Amino acid sequence: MSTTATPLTQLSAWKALKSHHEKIAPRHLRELFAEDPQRGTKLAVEALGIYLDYSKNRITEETLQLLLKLAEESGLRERMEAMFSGEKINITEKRAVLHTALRAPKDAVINVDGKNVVPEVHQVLDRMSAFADRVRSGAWKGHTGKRIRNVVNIGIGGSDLGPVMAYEALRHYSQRDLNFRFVSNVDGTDFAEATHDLDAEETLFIVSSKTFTTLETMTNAQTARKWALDKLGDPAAVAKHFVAVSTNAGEVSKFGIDTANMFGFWDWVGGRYSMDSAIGLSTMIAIGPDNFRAMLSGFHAMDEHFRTTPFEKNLPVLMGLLSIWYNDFFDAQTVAVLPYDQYLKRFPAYLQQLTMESNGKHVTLSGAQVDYQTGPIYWGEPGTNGQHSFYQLIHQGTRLIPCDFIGFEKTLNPLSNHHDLLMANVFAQTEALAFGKTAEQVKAEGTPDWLVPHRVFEGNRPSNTLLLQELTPETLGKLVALYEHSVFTQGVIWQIDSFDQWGVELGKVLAVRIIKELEGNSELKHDSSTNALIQRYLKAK
Ligand SMILES: O=P(O)(O)OC[C@H]1O[C@](O)(CO)[C@@H](O)[C@@H]1O
Repeated sequence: MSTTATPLTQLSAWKALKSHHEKIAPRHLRELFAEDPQRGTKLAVEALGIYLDYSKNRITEETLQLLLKLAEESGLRERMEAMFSGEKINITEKRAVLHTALRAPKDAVINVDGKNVVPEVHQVLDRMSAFADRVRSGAWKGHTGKRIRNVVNIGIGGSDLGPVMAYEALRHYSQRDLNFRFVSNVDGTDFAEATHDLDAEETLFIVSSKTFTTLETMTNAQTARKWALDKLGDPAAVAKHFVAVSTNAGEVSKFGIDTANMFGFWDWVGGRYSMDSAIGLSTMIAIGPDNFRAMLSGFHAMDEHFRTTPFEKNLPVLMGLLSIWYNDFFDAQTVAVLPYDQYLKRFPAYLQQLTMESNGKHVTLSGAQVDYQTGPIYWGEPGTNGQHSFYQLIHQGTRLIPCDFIGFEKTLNPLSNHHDLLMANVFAQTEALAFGKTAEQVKAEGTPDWLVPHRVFEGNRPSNTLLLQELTPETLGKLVALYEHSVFTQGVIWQIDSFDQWGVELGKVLAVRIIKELEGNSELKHDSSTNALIQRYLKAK
């Protein structure tokens, strides 16, 4: 794959956007809406039951055309095809990027190195389904003959955030007589608190690690093994209480888990794109194989939408381009993701890895230093909690923070008028952010002069609103795939490798060195700050 492209800032659409930005920056959303009474429905797209209202963005029709031109000039269409067809677009790791194959239908053909990977994907799904059914029905027994009541997923990063997010998101569909816990942090507190009230005879550990070498996960897995064997006594119990999800059969056997109890995946699945591979085993046990497959069909529907829909109607492309617009032309540093659904409480955390591990890069595919900003910081909390915490800064602070509001037309828990109250807040917030409140309006309310500046809302603060029908497994699949492909769109435009993560390596290497120093008496050869901190810790230990 060629890594030489016209530098981004030399593209004609980029240059045109630079000067166009000067025209748009002083314009207020109040004026843009006043100029076109249809704006609110014109700048909106509906696909797959997802309604994206992007009218409250600081754009005009011309901005949109230029952004779409930028996507064309960046070769987005070709790069998309390269990804979907299994080209090794993760160039620094020489790997294909095929999370889309994880949700492809049985009869699809997707070749990696001349081999169709789809049959293996479905074989693993079938094995997962059979296993999930046995755990759910109680047919899978623990070592002492009791049925499994607790499922503990041990993993970190993509081997944790997807499973936790999906479990929380789809809790409504989960089998309620099973408990699910997630242990990720190497801090012993995480394991201790997750297991303190569990009965080992009824507990199944899923050790989830693509590499099966990750320090945190291996440490927690060893602790889990000891915890289980201390209570169950017999090493043979491991076979009934531990299963593995990994690409590394060798390390799984070394750990003592029979590879018959291993669910595999492949090096062409990135950790942060793995929740619909075997890494989703805990999700499948929670919601059942049929619901899991419905989630996969949601992912697949969005894959097809992304691949086949013209850019101007393409949800991930539009969202990716809008993110570029604020990040690179308005110098916005962050994006707030604000789900108005309690079930999506871990969605922002999930998106942090997806977006920031993917696009937190400072060189292009050819290794040149970029001279523009790449991935913004993603953050957020579910509404309405965020409103009573950080929204003050979004409304009246000095920074521009584009927001994604996510709401549902129907709630899964229709208690009195809760859902109307919740959704009223979505609509109110986006309205307040866009249109604000002028000094005249504030004065007209009888506010004393000295207080007026404090009560003015400038407005002109952009947002997208994503309105979905109902939170189902299928909808969740669509929503996650929407963000996956938006991240891809942005990475293509920035000309970076969105699928490696070298930035997490240095800290890992240094930690291994320091672990030895904390255990032994070796001489400390760090900088004066690190030396002093380690010495202080050693003294107190
Ligand atoms: O699944 P593994 O191999 O344990 O890796 C866990 C996580 O570590 C990383 O490699 C780096 O944080 C992530 O990309 C990955 O999701």
